[in-house]
Amino acid sequence: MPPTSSATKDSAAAHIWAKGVSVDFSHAGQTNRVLHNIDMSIPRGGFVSLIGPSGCGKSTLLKVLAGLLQPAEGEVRVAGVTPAEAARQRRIGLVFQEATLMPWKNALDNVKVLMEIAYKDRSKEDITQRATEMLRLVGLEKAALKRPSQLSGGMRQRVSIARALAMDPEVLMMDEPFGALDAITREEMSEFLLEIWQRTGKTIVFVTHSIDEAVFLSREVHVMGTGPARIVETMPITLPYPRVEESYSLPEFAVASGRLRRLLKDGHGSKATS
Ligand SMILES: Nc1ncnc2c1ncn2[C@@H]1O[C@H](COP(=O)(O)OP(=O)(O)OP(=O)(O)O)[C@@H](O)[C@H]1O
Repeated sequence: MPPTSSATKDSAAAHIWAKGVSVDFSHAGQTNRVLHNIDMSIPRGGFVSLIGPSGCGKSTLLKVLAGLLQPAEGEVRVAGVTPAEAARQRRIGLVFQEATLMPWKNALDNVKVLMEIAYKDRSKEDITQRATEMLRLVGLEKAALKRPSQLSGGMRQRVSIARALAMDPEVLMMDEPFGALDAITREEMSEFLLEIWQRTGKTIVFVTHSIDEAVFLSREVHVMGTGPARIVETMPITLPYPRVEESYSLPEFAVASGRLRRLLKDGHGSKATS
């Protein structure tokens, strides 16, 4: 479905675009407004994080952008079409906190899973070749024949990222993908994700609780507030590239994380973890 006339001009300039998005959930006869009047615009190749107190609606917003949830009000466009259409056209890749791998399949076969469903016309050799390339991209070519139980948490998440990238989506939507990992693995995964982002040029939307992670990764952070959730500030992150371990010690890092921490604390009941 093409954008409506009001949406056409603004949505054409952005890769992901939302205007006036509100979401209601009904429970026991009561309707609660969870997201209220959210506007956002993410350029092609952007890296945007959503951060905010627990339960404020970050995952709900991601689901709306991914076409998994229909808003009560508002419009969303991904690459000029509705999120549901973008998902149908396989323009959106999803990565969640849990890697959700099939335990009986090895890493290579897990990367192949979505391709085998989607690309009925492609040969087995083609699919295996693409999956092998993706495992190489995430640095796991030597672990191709290992099952999930033989991989670390970080390695499992790399497999799930390879599985998403194998479909060559334009957009990666990631919901706390490193939330279950220890602090050092998490930092390593952040560096790894930035490398992938720079190599592939994907647009990334990343939900996190971690201030440090948001600053390190993003070009822009959308800070969400509660009651009902809205975006209280969109903060550009000017930390220079390449972003590496030493970036955490730069004055720009301290300034950006200090500002984010204040925004989260100022009346929004912060539960950010680092
Ligand atoms: N399917 C649903 N039905 C009813 N309420 C829901 C549903 N999904 C989410 N909610 C409610 O919507 C609000 C936002 O939830 P959401 O998971 O989007 O928040 P979040 O910011 O991602 O939370 P967290 O940081 O803890 O993961 C919460 O109050 C939650 O209980």
